[in-house]
Order: sequence, then C-alpha cells, then structure tokens
Amino acid sequence: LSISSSQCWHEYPFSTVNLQSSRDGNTYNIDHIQVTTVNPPSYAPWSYPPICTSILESVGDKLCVYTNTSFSNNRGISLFTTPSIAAHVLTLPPFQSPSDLSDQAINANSGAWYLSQLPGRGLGLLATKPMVFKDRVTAYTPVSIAYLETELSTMEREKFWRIAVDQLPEKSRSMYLDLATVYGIEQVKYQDVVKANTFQMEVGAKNHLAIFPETSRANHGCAPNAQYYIDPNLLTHFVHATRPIEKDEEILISYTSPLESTANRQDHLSHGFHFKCTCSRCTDTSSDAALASIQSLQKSLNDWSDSSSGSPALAEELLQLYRDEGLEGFMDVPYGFAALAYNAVGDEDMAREYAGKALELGLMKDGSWTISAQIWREMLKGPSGHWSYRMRML
Ligand SMILES: C[S@@+](CC[C@H](N)C(=O)[O-])C[C@H]1O[C@@H](n2cnc3c(N)ncnc32)[C@H](O)[C@@H]1O
Repeated sequence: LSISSSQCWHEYPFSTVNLQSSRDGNTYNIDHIQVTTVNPPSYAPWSYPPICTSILESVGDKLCVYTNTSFSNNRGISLFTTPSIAAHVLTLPPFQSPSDLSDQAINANSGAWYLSQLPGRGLGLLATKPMVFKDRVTAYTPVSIAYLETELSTMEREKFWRIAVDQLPEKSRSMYLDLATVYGIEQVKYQDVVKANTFQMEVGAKNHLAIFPETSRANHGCAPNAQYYIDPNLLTHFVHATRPIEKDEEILISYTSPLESTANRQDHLSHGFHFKCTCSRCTDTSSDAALASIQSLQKSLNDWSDSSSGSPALAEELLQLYRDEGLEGFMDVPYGFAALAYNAVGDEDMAREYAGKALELGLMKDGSWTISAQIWREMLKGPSGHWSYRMRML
C-alpha cells in the first residue's frame, strides 16, 4: 500500500498497514483488515474516537480528548475540552486554512535560538545571533490544550491527559514528555509537566492550559529581554525581543508580573515553579524602591484635577524608570501615559508618537485583544479629538 505524503492518512487508522499495535499496549494481528475504508469515520477530522468524562457539574458538560495528528504538517494537537469548544476550534483558521500557519512561519524554527544547559536552571534558550526590538524569537501552536477544571480527581485527570498526549505524533509526544517537571512524580507525570510549563490560554471563552514545548524552554527573568502573547484565533504563542539581545545571551520571559513587589514575585515563583529567583531585580532592594516611584508617578499622571502635577516631564521620567528596570516589554502603560501627557499640553506630534508606541507594545504583550488598542488607534488618527487634548492648558 502506498500512501501519498499529502494524504491525511492518520485520520483513517484502519486503512493503512502501518497499524501494528494499539495504544493499550497489546499487539493485534491486522492481516485480515481489509484496506478498503474510504469514508471518513464519524469523528473526523479527529484522528481517534473522542474519549469523554461524564458530565462535570462545574463545566456543565463532559470533557473529551480530541486529537488531530495531521495538524500543522503532522505536529499534531490534542484537546481535552467540551464538545462545543472542540467544534469551535475546528472553525479557527489553523483548521480551516492551514496555510495561515505556514505562511507566517508558525511552527518553523526561527533560527533565533538554541538550547543550552545552564548552571542552576536546567535548559534555557540562547540567542544564535544579535537581535533587536520586535525580532521574532518563537511562534508555535500548542501540542496540548486542557480545560482548566478542578472537579476531576488528580488520578482521573492524569488518565485523560495521558491519553491526549499519547495520541500525539511521536515527535510531539516525546517533546512533551522530555519537558521539565516540578515534583518528579511518575504517577502524575503529565500534570507535573503542565505545572512546570503551562501557559493559560482562552479557547471558546474558557481558560485552558496549553503546552508549547519549544517555547517552554525559556527561563524566567524579572527584567526579561523578550515578551510573549497568545493569539487565540491562530492558536499561536509568539515571543519577540523587547530590547537588543546579544549573540549567546539568554532569552528570558517573565513568568509573573515584573511590576509586583520582589516578595510577591518570589512567592509566585517558589509556589508555582519551585525555584528561587536570583536575578538582580530579586536580590537588589532598589527594585522595590523603583516600583514605588513608578506607582507614584503613574498616580500623578492619572490625576486630571486642576492641582495635578502630571506633565510630559513626569511621563519621560516614568519611561526612563521602566527602561532602567529592564521592563521594556511592559511599556505599553507608560507610553500611554506619555501620549496623554503630551496631548494634554497640545503637543499632537508627541502624542501621536507615544500613542503609536503604546499600541505597538500592547500588541506585543496582549495581541490584538489588547483592550486599549482602540484608544491609541483613535489618538493616532487625530489627537485633538481625544478628551485629553489641551486638558492641562485650561
Ligand atoms: C518552563 S521551565 C523552563 C525550562 C527549564 N529550565 C528546562 O530545563 O526545561 C520552568 C522551570 O525552569 C526552571 N527555571 C526557570 N527560570 C528559572 C530561573 N530564573 N532560575 C532558576 N530556575 C529557573 C525552574 O525549575 C522552573 O520550574
């Protein structure tokens, strides 16, 4: 039997002689199977019959494992979600028009990074070449997405997640199983991987836990040189450089808000990921003082009363504080304050410039769903139409 490479043959498992053993570990003799099946199974385009829980009260539906092994040139994807969310996912561009992924080099090696073992933190991503602001580091779809619920018992959840991952193509399955864990307990290995590597992702307006194995190798930094966002329509996690990165420098993202106090960040990292952050912002107490100054400047800039001290000079001071703290990837907020502060003294050119930067950063941090995008787009069109125009000149 010859199978043309473009055929999605995984979707018809009983039509190929490649079938040698079943997922339950038993080997069946398949010589007698007639290789004549041409009709897609009723569960197509999923590659296996969905396996479901009973109805979960907190979800209001059952959760089922859905796997498509040919997704994105046989990278594959497994979902553990409700039937209606799975149906919604099938309407998204990656399923409707798969070239949307390849056209944007999603799931392709960007050539920007390599893996290296680093003292005290396992593997990490290092830059293969110098990078500048906005250069793409990674762009990947998840290999697994699981509905965030707390109703299943740990062992039940493990059973379903195990099926989801074991049904993936071997390369994706082994990438998942090679990832770092927090506890190192074999019986709950699939959840342990999620604990150490997951990104939350909204799918069908519900929170899900997604695993992007390549991107997961990026370690945490409180002054990260890269920023990420997830595009829920493209099901893609993007990482971009937020300042110049040197060749062989480690590429870091933040696992927690770097605008939280050092104690809160350490708490989050030790509970969530079981490590103690030793970066300079975590060891040097000046970072909490800088955060206090950031808050106080933002308060003044947000004060629109007659006695406000908000001004372009204060906004510039705020921007400099963010840069000094290495928070370039989080500057959508100060750029926004700067746009308003300049507009408030009637400087339309500077208001436009900073509105453009606020929009650019917002898109790099929150994707096109950034809530303030609309404000900055309007200000770019005509600052004088915004309520802040000349507000501090009256
Ligand atoms: C998402 S993984 C990152 C990749 C991981 N280093 C690996 O080898 O696959 C998260 C784990 O990496 C380690 N890690 C990440 N950032 C770290 C840091 N700044 N310092 C120490 N360990 C870190 C922790 O063990 C954490 O649970």
